[in-house]
Amino acid sequence: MPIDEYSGGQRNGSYRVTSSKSVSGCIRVPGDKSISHRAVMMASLAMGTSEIHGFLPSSDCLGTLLAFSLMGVRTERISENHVRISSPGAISLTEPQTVLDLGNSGTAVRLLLGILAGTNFHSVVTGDDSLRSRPMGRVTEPLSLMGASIDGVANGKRLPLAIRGRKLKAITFLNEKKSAQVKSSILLAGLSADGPTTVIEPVATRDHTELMLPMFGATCTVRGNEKTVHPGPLSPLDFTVPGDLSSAAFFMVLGLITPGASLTIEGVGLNPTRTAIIRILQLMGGKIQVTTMESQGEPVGTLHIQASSLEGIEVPEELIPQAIDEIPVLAVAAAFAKGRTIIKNASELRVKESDRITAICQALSSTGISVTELPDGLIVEGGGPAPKIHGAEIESHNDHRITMSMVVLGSRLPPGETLLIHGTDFVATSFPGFVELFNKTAGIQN
Ligand SMILES: O=C(O)C1=C[C@@H](OP(=O)(O)O)[C@@H](O)[C@H](O)C1
Ligand SMILES: C=C(OP(=O)(O)O)C(=O)O
Repeated sequence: MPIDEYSGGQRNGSYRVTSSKSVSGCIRVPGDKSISHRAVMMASLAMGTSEIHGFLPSSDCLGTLLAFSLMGVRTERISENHVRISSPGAISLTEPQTVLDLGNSGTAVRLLLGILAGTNFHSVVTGDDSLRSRPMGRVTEPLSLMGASIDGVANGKRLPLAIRGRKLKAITFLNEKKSAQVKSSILLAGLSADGPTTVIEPVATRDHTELMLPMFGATCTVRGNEKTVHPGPLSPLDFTVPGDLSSAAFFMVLGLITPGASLTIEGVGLNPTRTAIIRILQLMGGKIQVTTMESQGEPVGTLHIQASSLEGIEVPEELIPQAIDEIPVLAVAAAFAKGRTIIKNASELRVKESDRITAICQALSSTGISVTELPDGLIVEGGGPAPKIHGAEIESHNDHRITMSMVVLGSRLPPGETLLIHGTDFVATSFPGFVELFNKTAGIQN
C-alpha cells in the first residue's frame, strides 16, 4: 500500500508513503467543502427543514454544523452524507451558551462572522492554533463599516472574537483581498442589513455564495463584477453538493505523473470559478478530458486523466486566485514536468492553514527537488518525467493540503524509499477517507 497510517508516537499523526506501481480506475471524491459550509449556513438561516445530500462530513464542515446546533438549529445526520437541518429561521436563532469553536476552518469562521454580526445576541468565536493566527481584520473591518460590534485579540483582527449582534447598515464594498470568504461574509451580513449590500470584485473569486443565495430564496443579483444581496429571509431547500474539485486535484496530478495511468473521476463540481487548476495542468501538457454531465445550480461532470509528459510553464497570474488551494499539488506536478515552472501572485498562500509557500518549498527540497521561494510564490526546477527524488522526513505543518500533495509525490519514490509525513491528522478537515481512496487508486502491491 502506498500510504500506511503510522502514529509512531508522533504529534498529530504521521503517514509513511512508499511508491505505487499503477494508477487506474473510476473514483468519486467527497462533497465540496466550500459548498457544504454554505449549504449548512443557508439552511440554518431558513425557517423550516432542508435536506443536504452529498454533504462533506469533514471536521471543518461538522464544526459549522455544530455551531448552528448551539444556536437552536436541529441538525440530524440521516446518513454519512445526508444531513437534515430544521431551523426556526434567522431571526429566531438563539444565543449560544458556549464559545463557538470553528477548529481549523477559515471559511467557517469568516462566513459565520458575517451571520453573527446581524443577529440579536452575543457570541464568541475561536479556533485552533492555526486559525487563531490567521487574519480576521479582512472581514471584521468591512463588517464594522456595516455597524457590526466585534472585538477581540489584536484590536479585533484575530480570534477569539466577541460579537454583539445588531441591525446592520448596507454598504458597497470593494473586495481588494480577492477573497471569496470576505465577499461571502459581507453578502451573508447583507441578509440582515437595512438595504441592498454590494460587493465589487476586481478579480472573480469562487461564486458559490451568489449562486446558492437565490436557490435558498434570497434576492441576490450579479451585474458584471458587482454582487448585490437584498435583506430578507431564506427558505428551506433540498440540495445536493457536488464532489470537491480541490480534492480531485490530488488524484488529477497523481494520474498525470504516474506512467501508464488512466483514471476517471466522476461527480466533480466544475464551477468555472474553480476550474483554473484544470486549465493550468492542460497548459503544462496534462491530458485531462472534461465532460460536463449535469447542472443543478453548479455544473458537475467527469474528468478523464491520462499519464502525460508535462512541461514547465510560467503560470498565468490571473489564474492563481481561482486555483489557490491547488497550488501545493501544482508544485508537485511541476516537479515532474520538464523544465522550470514559475508560480507568482500567490502571496495569499502565506495566510492559509500554514504558510504554504514555505511549507511546500521545504517539503519539496527535502525530497531532492530544486525550488526557489519567492515572496509571492515559488519556482520549481522540474526534473520530468522522472525527477531524482529520495525518501525524507517532512513536516506538513498540520496542513491538510501539504500532506496530500506530498503523498502524491511520495507515490513516485524509487522502490525501497519512504516519505515520512508528520501532522497528517488534519487531512480529516477536508478529505475524510483520503488514505483509503488513495490506497485503492494507487494501491497495487509493490
Ligand atoms: O470561500 C471559500 O469557501 C474558500 C475560499 C478560499 O479562501 P479565500 O477566500 O481566503 O481566498 C479558499 O482558500 C478556501 O479553501 C475556501
Ligand atoms: C484554505 C483552506 O480552507 P479554509 O480557509 O477554510 O481554512 C483550504 O481548504 O485549503
